[in-house]
Amino acid sequence: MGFDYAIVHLKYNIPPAVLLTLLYRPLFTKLDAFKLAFLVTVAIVATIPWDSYLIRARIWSYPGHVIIGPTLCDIPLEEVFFFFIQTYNTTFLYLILSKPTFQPAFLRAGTPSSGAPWKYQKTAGQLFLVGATIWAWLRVRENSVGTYAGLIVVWAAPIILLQWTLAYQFILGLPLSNTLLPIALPTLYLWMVDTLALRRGTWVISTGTKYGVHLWDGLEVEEALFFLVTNTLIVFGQVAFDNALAVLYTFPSLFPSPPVLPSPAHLMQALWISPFDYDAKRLEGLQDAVLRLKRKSRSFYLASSTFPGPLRTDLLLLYSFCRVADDLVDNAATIEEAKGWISKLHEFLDHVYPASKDDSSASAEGLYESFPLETRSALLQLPAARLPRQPLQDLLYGFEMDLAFNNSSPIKTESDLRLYSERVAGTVAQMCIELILHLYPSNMTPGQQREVVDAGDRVGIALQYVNIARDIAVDTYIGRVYLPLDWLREAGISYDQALSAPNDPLMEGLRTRLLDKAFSLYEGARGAIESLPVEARGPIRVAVESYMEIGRTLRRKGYTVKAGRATVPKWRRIIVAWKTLNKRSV
Ligand SMILES: CC(C)=CCC/C(C)=C/CC/C(C)=C/CC/C(C)=C/[C@@H]1[C@@H](COP(=O)(O)OP(=O)(O)O)[C@]1(C)CC/C=C(\C)CC/C=C(\C)CCC=C(C)C
Repeated sequence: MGFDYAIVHLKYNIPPAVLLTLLYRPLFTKLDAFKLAFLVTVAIVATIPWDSYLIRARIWSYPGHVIIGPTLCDIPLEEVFFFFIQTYNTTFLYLILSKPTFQPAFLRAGTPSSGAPWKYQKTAGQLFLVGATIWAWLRVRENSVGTYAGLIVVWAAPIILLQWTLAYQFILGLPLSNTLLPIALPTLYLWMVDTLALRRGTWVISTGTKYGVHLWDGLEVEEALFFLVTNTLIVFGQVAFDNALAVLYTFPSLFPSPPVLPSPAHLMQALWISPFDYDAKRLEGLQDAVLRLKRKSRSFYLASSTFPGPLRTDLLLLYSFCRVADDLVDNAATIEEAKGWISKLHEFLDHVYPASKDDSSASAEGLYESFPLETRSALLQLPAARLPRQPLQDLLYGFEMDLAFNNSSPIKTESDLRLYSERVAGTVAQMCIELILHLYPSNMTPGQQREVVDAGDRVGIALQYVNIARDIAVDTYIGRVYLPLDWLREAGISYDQALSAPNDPLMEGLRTRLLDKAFSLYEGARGAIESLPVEARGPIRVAVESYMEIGRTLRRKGYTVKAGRATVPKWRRIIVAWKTLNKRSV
């Protein structure tokens, strides 16, 4: 009896598990737990018979003085624990590395003109894996120096073939940070650990059934292959899982109400759907939405990666619609053109929220075609079925207020400013809450729900105040000063002076006043975030905190300015997100 193998775990396998768990803990969802339990179970169940055979066939062995003693099917318990800890570590690394990726945007639809996506690569991969299985089977039958390598490949290649056949789209299409990296990092690490263990004699590989080739001094090629294929199995398993989830949650026409924790049968059903049945327009809408968010809002882009899958999709689509509508109005060459877009957007709302059945049957084609090509996917994919009409309509009224700037301002008093902010941002908060409660129904009473929506409204207003404080100079380029005329008057500044000297120290004083209002509203309302369903709390905290961080940066002065706007450096945004996820708001 000895503790050598247990010490390998204590020194090399448990510390990364603790570190990865601490890092990912605030983002860990029920779905992640389900995925982890599923993969660990499959890994242990699939490996025990194979490993037991290898030990009984004396391909490798464990000297009595390195293991504690108890075995399962002849496998030392330390080894069974190894199957668990390797799956655990690689799974967590994959979860962390894949979090920033919005995976549904990597689905590809088949079309009659382009055919099935990745069809040649899919077949080439299948042929390679079938060839590898045949090669391995022959090595096992030979029962010579190729036996150990053959046993590894004959066991793993058919499973990888199944994973490839089901999830080739994601395996080939996802960024390498989601596929290659989570395989390569733990493989390299375990190669080093294995080298140390073999040198110390913690486990021993018999001669006669191995090639005797070393990848580097002390690392047998079969051992290197073993860790490479097992990590590949774990990562491809997760990729297949995520591919299935992406199909389940992306196409309401195929899966109208997917369960939050899908059964293996559901997952298989999703993976068997032909890419020709995918809704290509929906995918286009999602891809456009991610790009739009990435280009336009770094704060919300970072925050979006903390939301669980289906909610992330809906928020991206809502953002895309709001952004497109705002840009149509802001970028119009004349007031008339901007008014034209607002009235078309009202027409669009009439179409998606018809007063009667007859209205809805009217053809929408002409209406969509009257919008610029690059905006149509955002309109088409607005999750209108999960949103009431009122906040969208109020948002348009807010944009109408923007058009009333004409050598003067429609924002005469602080209550005008509040009304404006409520319309353009309070409405957004209300819609975010609607989407959250739709996906994760809560047991709040209608009264409690109203209180949460009111608090959301105030947080939205606070964010808009920060937005205005950040953009004082930028807004003057388009002839707008959003600070109330009352405030300008009190500070002794005329509207024209504010337009021509936005960085005047007097204006700085008003910026501080606005930021103070923003933080006071925010402090009074942010506690309500803790009443939201648990799945949304952390991510919403990140979304609002990372935007409020812009306000804190403005208060600190000496900030970096890009395109006339104060910006929060990326490292700082990541730290804020991390801290925010870990703490409850007060
Ligand atoms: C994570 C994620 C994808 C969130 C998406 C949130 C979303 C749908 C935002 C829409 C943004 C938008 C383009 C709205 C149009 C009107 C507008 C410009 C509003 C201002 C946003 C700032 O965006 P940006 O800096 O990109 O704008 P400009 O470059 O200046 O044009 C706003 C400041 C409004 C943002 C308001 C919210 C996101 C609401 C936040 C509040 C909650 C989610 C509720 C919190 C809940 C409780 C219970 C307190």
